[in-house]
Amino acid sequence: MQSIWIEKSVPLEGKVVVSSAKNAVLPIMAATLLTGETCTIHKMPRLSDVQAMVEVLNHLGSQTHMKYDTLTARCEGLVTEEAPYEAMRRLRASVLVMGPLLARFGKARLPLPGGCNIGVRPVDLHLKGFRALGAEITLGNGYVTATAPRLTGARIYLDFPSVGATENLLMAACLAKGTTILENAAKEPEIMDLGEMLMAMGAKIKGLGSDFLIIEGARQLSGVEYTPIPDRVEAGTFMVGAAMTGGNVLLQNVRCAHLRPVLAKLREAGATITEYPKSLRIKGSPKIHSVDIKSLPYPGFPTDMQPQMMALCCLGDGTSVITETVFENRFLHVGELKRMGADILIDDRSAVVKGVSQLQGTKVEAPDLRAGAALILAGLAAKGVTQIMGLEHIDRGYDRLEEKLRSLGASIERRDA
Ligand SMILES: CC(=O)N[C@H]1[C@@H](OP(=O)(O)OP(=O)(O)OC[C@H]2O[C@@H](n3ccc(=O)[nH]c3=O)[C@H](O)[C@@H]2O)O[C@H](CO)[C@@H](O)[C@@H]1O
Ligand SMILES: C=C(OP(=O)(O)O)C(=O)O
Repeated sequence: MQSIWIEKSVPLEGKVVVSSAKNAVLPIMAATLLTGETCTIHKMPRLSDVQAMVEVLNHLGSQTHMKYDTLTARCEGLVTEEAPYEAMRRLRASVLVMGPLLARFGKARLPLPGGCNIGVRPVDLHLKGFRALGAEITLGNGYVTATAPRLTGARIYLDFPSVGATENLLMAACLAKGTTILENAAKEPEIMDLGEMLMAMGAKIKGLGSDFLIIEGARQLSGVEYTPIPDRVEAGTFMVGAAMTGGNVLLQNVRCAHLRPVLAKLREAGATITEYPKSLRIKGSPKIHSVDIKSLPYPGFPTDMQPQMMALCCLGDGTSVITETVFENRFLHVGELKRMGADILIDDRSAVVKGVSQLQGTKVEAPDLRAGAALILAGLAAKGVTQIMGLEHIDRGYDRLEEKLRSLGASIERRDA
């Protein structure tokens, strides 16, 4: 078993190139199943979630290859409509193969995704949408089986703007007969990125970036070459690192427009941020102001940045109230941060964080991906040495994190331990 060891950091200084977004890349990989032609995806991040999705695609019948950071995928036909159980459990986003499989091949069978550490994460909205498109869905023995000779366009209102349900239904609607309208759709930038890739494949989509999507189904889609958007959560994580260490970091390959709530909260906390067309510079201030945060669907504050911002607030000059509205159980980092000396009280879906002058290094365990990132950030600012276990979570979503942090001056290494 491996762990990450971190010593209290000097202020982070230098530049970092942000990788492509995990949450854009995974649906884009699923979308390659919508065509029998070759899809080429550039600038792929090195993530265990990407490896798991490659396994899922190959298992289903796609010929998927990675050369350097370019992925090619070609799925001329299905070997099986049943998604592999093991990869499915490792990768929640694998549920996104359901839309493409149903739309192109008329059948899909997937192990129902279980709960994960941050919440139960049901797929009822995905299934309700597929039913509205004419699919017959049965549940049994832990599997969902869906069939449809050909999906038919429909008007679908999402009870909650679910990212995954919007993506799954958007992909399915591209090959459905007639027009589909998605109301109260999620508006995350990664959905827009998926939509742009689908349009480059020949899909007809109107309203991208809004919560009202109109999709005109096509008989078939073509191959595509595509480069996904930069990872706004990775960018945000490095920004918090700079803010917590009083550093000065230039982040390259960022879209500031995707980072509005994070930039606003970091500025409120005292950081100075200069925006450029494809990059930004962040300078931390010696004093961190406590800020309140409420996670919301985009364009609200991203839940995927809530744990990292909580790490920052642990060193604030007052009290922060951090409210998590998207996932019912996304405070698992609280116990670990408290072990490092943080003063945090959970009250239902809010955490009340009283700033302390110093965190202390100790052995902690990452309970999920962004909680792991929060612990790394806390470790950079903490006195002494921090050892972080549970790296399988962190490796799902951060591309060469230690290498990038080391290039900024951090003392961080991975050891067999
Ligand atoms: C691979 C990927 O892109 N993951 C992101 C995606 O996850 P994901 O697509 O799973 O997130 P959703 O937006 O679907 O989930 C948000 C909330 O809706 C609930 N829900 C969702 C679907 C459903 O059918 N029924 C239901 O109740 C979930 O349990 C959760 O409480 O968006 C989340 C919210 O921005 C991010 O934190 C994840 O990083
Ligand atoms: C929750 C996340 O991802 P996933 O939906 O893949 O679990 C995340 O990226 O923080």
